[in-house]
Amino acid sequence: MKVLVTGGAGYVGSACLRKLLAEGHDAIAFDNLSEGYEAAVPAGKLVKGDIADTAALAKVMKEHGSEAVMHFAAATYVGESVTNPDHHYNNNIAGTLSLLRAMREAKVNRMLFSSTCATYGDNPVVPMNETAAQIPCSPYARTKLAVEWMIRDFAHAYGLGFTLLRYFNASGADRDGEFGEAHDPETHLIPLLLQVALGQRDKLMLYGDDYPTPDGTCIRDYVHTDDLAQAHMLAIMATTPTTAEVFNIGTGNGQSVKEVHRACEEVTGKKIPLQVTARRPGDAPALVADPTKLKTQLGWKPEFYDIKRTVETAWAWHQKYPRGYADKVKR
Ligand SMILES: O=c1ccn([C@@H]2O[C@H](COP(=O)(O)OP(=O)(O)O[C@H]3O[C@H](CO)[C@H](O)[C@H](O)[C@H]3O)[C@@H](O)[C@H]2O)c(=O)[nH]1
Repeated sequence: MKVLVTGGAGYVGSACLRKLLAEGHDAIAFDNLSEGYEAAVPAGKLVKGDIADTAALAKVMKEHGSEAVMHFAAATYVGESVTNPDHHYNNNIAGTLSLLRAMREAKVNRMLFSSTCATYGDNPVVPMNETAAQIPCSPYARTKLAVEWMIRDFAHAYGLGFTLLRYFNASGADRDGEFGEAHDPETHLIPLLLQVALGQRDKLMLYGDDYPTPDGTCIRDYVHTDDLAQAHMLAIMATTPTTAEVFNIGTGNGQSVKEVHRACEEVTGKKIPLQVTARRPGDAPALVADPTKLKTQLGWKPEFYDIKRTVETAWAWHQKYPRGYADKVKR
């Protein structure tokens, strides 16, 4: 299949792009490199551009002959969305509107969308399936929920097959340690803990230990990028021009921040100092997937259930490339 991957140089987008290529599909990344890395994309597979540029997107899709789009390009930092909602509403909502217009022009009528468990937000049900009420508690999550509706409305009016994929927390790195998580600035829990283990930071600031969870820290479902990529392959093959589907992608196991911290200490063999500080605005207390639908309907078989195995892959990447893609480019 010919697939255009927006945000294909990013953490999850590039993992899915590489998987598409490995499975013989004709995939290209469309990325403005504001957060992605050229070194994450196989040679010759990157088109530099911004999803706000409708004409450029339509041109690329026509020239490529794209049959489907995987849409990853987005602003994703929950904390940043609270302080800079303009950036999130512009990138995520205006950017997706531009993409949908370009798809209509280029007559591309199949789409996967990277949504998020953050749209369930303050819903206290754990684990949650796809019918759980969506109560987003950050501007980031509200933009993702709005885009879900935008896609549904476009599909209804103009004809479009879509699958909405609500990821839980993407984590881990390629098994060979060649590709992994790298944000600038880094805000995500596992890479921050591993940076402390590497001696790049003194300690981890733990955002709140007074949540209504067993140890007081937030619970998340950390799903490995290999398993996310497998879910995308199954979803893209199942998406026809009339599909209207939604799936959670998560392991079904929740880990608290303290449990992830412990796993990182065990895997690295290093002491990782913690300092408890105030809650981070926008954080939901607990988000854990019920992935039954993805498993039964599409046959998804995740390989990573144990947080320590996921952390091991991330640790291999961080040790090999302590400064991420900046180190990789040098080699
Ligand atoms: O320095 C830190 C960083 C994180 N945390 C805590 O660790 C947990 C995980 O935080 P991350 O920043 O790693 O991940 P988020 O859950 O905030 O967000 C991630 O997962 C979301 C879905 O839950 C979205 O998809 C989002 O794009 C993605 O960044 C949270 O409870 C957070 O408060 C800390 O205590 N200290």
